[in-house]
Amino acid sequence: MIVGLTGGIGSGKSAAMAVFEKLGIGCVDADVVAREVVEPGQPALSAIADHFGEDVLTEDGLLDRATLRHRIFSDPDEKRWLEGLLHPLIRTEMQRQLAAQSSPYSVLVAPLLFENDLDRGCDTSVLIDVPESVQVERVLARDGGSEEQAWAIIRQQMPREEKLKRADHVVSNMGSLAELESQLVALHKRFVAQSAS
Ligand SMILES: CC(C)(COP(=O)(O)OP(=O)(O)OC[C@H]1O[C@@H](n2cnc3c(N)ncnc32)[C@H](O)[C@@H]1O)[C@@H](O)C(=O)NCCC(=O)NCCS
Ligand SMILES: Nc1ncnc2c1ncn2[C@@H]1O[C@H](COP(=O)(O)OP(=O)(O)OP(=O)(O)O)[C@@H](O)[C@H]1O
Repeated sequence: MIVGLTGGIGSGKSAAMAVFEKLGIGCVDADVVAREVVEPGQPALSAIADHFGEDVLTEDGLLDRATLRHRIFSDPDEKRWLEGLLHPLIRTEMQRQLAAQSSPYSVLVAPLLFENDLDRGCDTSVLIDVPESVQVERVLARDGGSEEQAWAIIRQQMPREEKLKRADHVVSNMGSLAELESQLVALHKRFVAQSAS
């Protein structure tokens, strides 16, 4: 059984994943896999450098994530190009990692779960939900950067209302981290029961 966990940038997906991991549930994180497929030596990194130029590499030959972030979120064609390259690689690697899990159910954490129809391959979906203004506040507190860029990224994700309609379970993350945890523990109990039936 696979549970798809999603939410926009800064909604609290990583915080939620930490709760599932503490409960012993195997988790696969799309953002982590997205980093693995562009590690030095991976063909995708050379393809990105060929396409965008050496500016997107650091002196050590790593991907300069801030530069690439700036390029793709200000240019829809460049974003589409990057997604065309990375999404098939990310999907294959996520499937491989999910197949290796042995907990009663596993969790696939993906910011673009609905945008990319990844929920079709899951048994159920959970949305970590906060208003967009809170997403911006938390992203700025965590990463710094500009408020304008945080809004630009949010505008390029599925609108909150659509995600609320599409999710099987909605978990509000407006309260404390302890409140987030207690809602997720309740869901966990349901998932364990479901996976055994
Ligand atoms: C542009 C990159 C290098 C910026 O890296 P950075 O370290 O700043 O951000 P990180 O990867 O941690 O992503 C942070 C958040 O940005 C948002 N985000 C990332 N990529 C996208 C995208 N293509 N569309 C919409 N939102 C996105 C997500 O909410 C994600 O959780 C990176 O996000 C990337 O490689 N994106 C393309 C791959 C992708 O679509 N990843 C999303 C998971 S499948
Ligand atoms: N309930 C909460 N109360 C206060 N701060 C929170 C809460 N939940 C998460 N945060 C903080 O908000 C920030 C964003 O949370 P988190 O990193 O889990 O989001 P995310 O959805 O994984 O983000 P991204 O899409 O950028 O990867 C973090 O700094 C986190 O510590």
